[in-house]
Amino acid sequence: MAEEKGQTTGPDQRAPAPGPGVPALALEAVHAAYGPYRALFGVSLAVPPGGGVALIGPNGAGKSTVARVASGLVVPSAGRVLLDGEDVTGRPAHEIARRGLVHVPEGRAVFSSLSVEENLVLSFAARVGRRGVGAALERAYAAFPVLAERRRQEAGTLSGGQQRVLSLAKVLAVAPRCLVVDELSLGLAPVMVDAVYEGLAAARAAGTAVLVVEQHVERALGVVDDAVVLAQGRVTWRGPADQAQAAVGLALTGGGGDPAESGAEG
Ligand SMILES: Nc1ncnc2c1ncn2[C@@H]1O[C@H](COP(=O)(O)OP(=O)(O)OP(=O)(O)O)[C@@H](O)[C@H]1O
Repeated sequence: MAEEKGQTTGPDQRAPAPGPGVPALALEAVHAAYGPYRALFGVSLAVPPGGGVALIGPNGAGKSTVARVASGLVVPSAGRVLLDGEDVTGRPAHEIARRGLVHVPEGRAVFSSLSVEENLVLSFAARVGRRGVGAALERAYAAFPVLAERRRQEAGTLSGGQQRVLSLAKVLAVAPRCLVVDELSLGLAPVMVDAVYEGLAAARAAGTAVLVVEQHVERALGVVDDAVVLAQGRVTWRGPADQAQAAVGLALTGGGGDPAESGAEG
């Protein structure tokens, strides 16, 4: 049975990077369920150090569940989660975060009564310590000028898109080893979609491994090397991002998987 756990952050306690060929993040034959409802059936994927993988598929395919398994918010019922080759299956989400994996979940992850700058400072202090805060703030404002303009504004009064940018900026300025982003562009104005994808490209350029969960398929494929297609809790295709469009078309119109086996109710 899946177990939901709260995610907190703390000082970065990541281990030194391992040798070449070891993925930054790997899921091996992961099964996961919400009570009696089985959501994932033997899902395997790997994100190389500094690499980018898009996880795509229709509504309810299990994409967010994969993201939650990666970050420790959902504990797999079978299979393993590896960070830099180390088995972290069942470890609490805060420990996984300390090892350098950051999950930006669907929705807005900001403190609405605090200002933009207070949100950033809190997040940076927890990750890089007080002395690193000034430099992290500078990087965040340089990457996302919209936040610099609104640094004193209460986060709760920002538009939805600006809040998404803020939740991304909170993690990107500290160069996580691995970033898992879930539906980053959902409901955003095009200019904000550009801003968050520029942020992701910058993170990759700085060496962060990225797993992008996204229904906005074309944008996601543009920022990664490889794609994994999920349907009804199973991987139905994997390969280079530039070959994924045809496979994605099939998956999004219901190709692959058997609803009866997946436990779907209709
Ligand atoms: N907390 C939960 N409790 C029970 N069932 C859940 C829960 N979260 C997700 N599910 C179910 O698990 C399945 C996979 O959900 P998940 O959110 O991982 O899919 P998804 O591919 O991310 O879809 P979407 O794009 O709609 O978010 C769905 O059938 C969903 O209804």
